[in-house]
Amino acid sequence: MSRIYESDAWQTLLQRANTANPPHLRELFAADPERFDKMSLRVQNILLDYSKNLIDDQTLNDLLDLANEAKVDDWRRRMFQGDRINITEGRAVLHTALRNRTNTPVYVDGKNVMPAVNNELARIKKFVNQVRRGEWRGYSGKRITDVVNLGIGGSDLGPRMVTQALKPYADDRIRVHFVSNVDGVEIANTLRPLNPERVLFVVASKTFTTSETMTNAHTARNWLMSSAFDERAVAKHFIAVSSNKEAIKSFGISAENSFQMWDWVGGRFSLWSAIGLPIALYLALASSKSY
Ligand SMILES: O=P(O)(O)OC[C@H]1O[C@](O)(CO)[C@@H](O)[C@@H]1O
Repeated sequence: MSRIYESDAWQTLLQRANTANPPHLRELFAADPERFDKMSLRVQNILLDYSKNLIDDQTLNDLLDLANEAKVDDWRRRMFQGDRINITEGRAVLHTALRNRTNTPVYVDGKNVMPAVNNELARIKKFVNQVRRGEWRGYSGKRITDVVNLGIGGSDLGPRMVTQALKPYADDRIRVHFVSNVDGVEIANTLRPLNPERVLFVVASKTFTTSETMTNAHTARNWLMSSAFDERAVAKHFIAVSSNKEAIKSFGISAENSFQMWDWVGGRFSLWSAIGLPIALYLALASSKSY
């Protein structure tokens, strides 16, 4: 595969970037009253406004030439159809399948993945409703009030960011905390004000071997045990989001308390997979009626 920076279109853009003396954004708007209309688009309720970038019509055309030369259309088509376009890992990049609410079949190695995606989403919904309605209870019969997500990097940042951003929509009967730092101060400070009888831990790790996450998960389990004194409590207070079934089992979490991460989604930044579970637990929206 040729390098994008070796393409003609890239070189043209580079030359423009190096020689052009960019005008102030105010001048660009003054010179073209249609600028906002030309450089923005609406998709349903989402507004994409790129008029505030330091670009003009020529730059836009050059960027489109670059997209054509890089065959973006073709790569996008291949991405949607489940080709292994992640060439470094030899994997498909099907975040789109997780958001495919039209249920158009999506094939990976000849198998439609949509039934599995829908099944997992249904399990997530059922579980979240049980917790939010207070049907899922801790080892002593008390309802869950705090969720602690244990994960790092992509198994932490996405849900952490979304819960922070959507705080106004949260139902504060369930608080969500995030612990990713292996420095024990973080988990100690998070757990100190919490009641072990009311805490649900979400261990989010695709591999279930990441040392920071597993260290925190063991700390959390010891903390629970210092109150519950019974290994059976783990089933009431720990769920896993992972693709490593064996490791989940040896930690003591049953298959029914674990949710799947897909091999055909590269990286972990897939909020629409079970990684988004803490978001669903946190937000009031649809499930608020069930109280
Ligand atoms: O989900 P896992 O297996 O615990 O891996 C987490 C690691 O994966 C990444 O999300 C992506 O490589 C890192 O940011 C992070 O350290």
